[in-house]
Amino acid sequence: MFNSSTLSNKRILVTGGGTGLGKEISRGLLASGAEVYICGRRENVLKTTCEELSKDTGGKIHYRICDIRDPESIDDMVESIFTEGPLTGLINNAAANFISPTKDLSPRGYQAIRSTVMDGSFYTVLAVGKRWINLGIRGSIVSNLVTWVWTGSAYVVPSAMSKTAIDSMTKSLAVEWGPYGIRLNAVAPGPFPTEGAWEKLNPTGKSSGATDSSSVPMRRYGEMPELANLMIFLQADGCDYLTGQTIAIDGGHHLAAPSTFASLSDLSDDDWGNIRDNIKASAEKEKSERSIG
Ligand SMILES: CCCCCCCCCCC/C=C/C(=O)SCCNC(=O)CCNC(=O)[C@H](O)C(C)(C)COP(=O)(O)OP(=O)(O)OC[C@H]1O[C@@H](n2cnc3c(N)ncnc32)[C@H](O)[C@@H]1OP(=O)(O)O
Ligand SMILES: NC(=O)C1=CN([C@@H]2O[C@H](COP(=O)(O)OP(=O)(O)OC[C@H]3O[C@@H](n4cnc5c(N)ncnc54)[C@H](OP(=O)(O)O)[C@@H]3O)[C@@H](O)[C@H]2O)C=CC1
Repeated sequence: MFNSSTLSNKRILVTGGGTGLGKEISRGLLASGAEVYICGRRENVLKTTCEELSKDTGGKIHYRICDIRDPESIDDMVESIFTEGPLTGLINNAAANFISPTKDLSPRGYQAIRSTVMDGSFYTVLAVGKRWINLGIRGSIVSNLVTWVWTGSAYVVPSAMSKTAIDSMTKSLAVEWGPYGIRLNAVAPGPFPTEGAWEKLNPTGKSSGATDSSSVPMRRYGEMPELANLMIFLQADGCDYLTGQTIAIDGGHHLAAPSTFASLSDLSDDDWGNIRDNIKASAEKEKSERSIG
């Protein structure tokens, strides 16, 4: 669909690029000629991904350890990248999530999601955008959202709220920063299986009809190159008049089965206890590998 020079001269930061969708998006950007920076909190994960993607694509990829819940950590990262040369693009992809009945969420549980998805995405946009404005440079920002920005979603309320806030930021800043040549768009993927999302959103295997791909009109999950291609398009030159849009890439899922987790209202308290234990085990394993945060 694209060639190895579609993104030549582009320098793009992908937050959360060490795993899952961020890693596969980075693979696509590199194969299209971009230089890529990825960030996250686990140095071993970032280093391994850089080695793998560099070997597979021959592209230039670097990592930074950063906790996007901390605005100072983001500013230090973005400053160190700009010292090597200005970015041309940002993909806001890092996120946190888990399913839980909303009545069982503590303030810290809510904050764990909001501070990553809403605050972290905003701080990153601000750190990059203000440098572009000061330097008089154009740029493209793409946020990885979810179709819940249109439908809402039970049992993942802090995520649905925070992603919706970033949808609003996308529209708002498309107007405010349009005069600087800065574009803001977003994508809203349907189900693309990743270890990170499935461990937090489908920890029992019986938790959601959404895990059954028959609820997707195209009768399958998304494939990574499909999402990567959309990101390449949004980071490439040639369609610069496109801004302020959130584009669904979900095989029609949200039109046919809009309330992803509605069936969870059949679960018992015991089921929820088991789900919480499984999610915590996944989170603890990841936490033990963190270099920051
Ligand atoms: C499979 C279904 C198919 C659906 C198809 C629809 C399409 C899919 C749409 C997907 C959309 C979005 C997906 C994602 O964003 S997936 C990203 C998943 N990846 C991650 O979450 C990685 C980052 N995760 C983390 O950092 C951690 O997991 C965590 C979010 C928990 C944050 O870690 P932190 O170190 O800050 O947190 P603590 O462990 O200290 O906990 C903080 C408080 O949160 C409470 N908590 C934790 N887990 C639960 C739970 N399961 N239920 C309720 N509360 C929970 C914890 O108790 C702490 O609060 P207290 O101190 O008050 O106890
Ligand atoms: N998979 C799917 O079906 C869908 C996913 N999405 C979106 O795609 C994106 C990626 O999800 P996915 O790949 O599935 O999940 P992953 O769990 O694999 O990705 C999350 C990434 O974010 C990073 N991250 C989390 N918190 C922080 C933090 N505080 N600071 C820096 N980095 C952080 C993690 O790295 P580390 O832990 O090392 O910090 C990890 O690399 C998310 O925005 C998600 O909402 C949207 C719709 C569907």
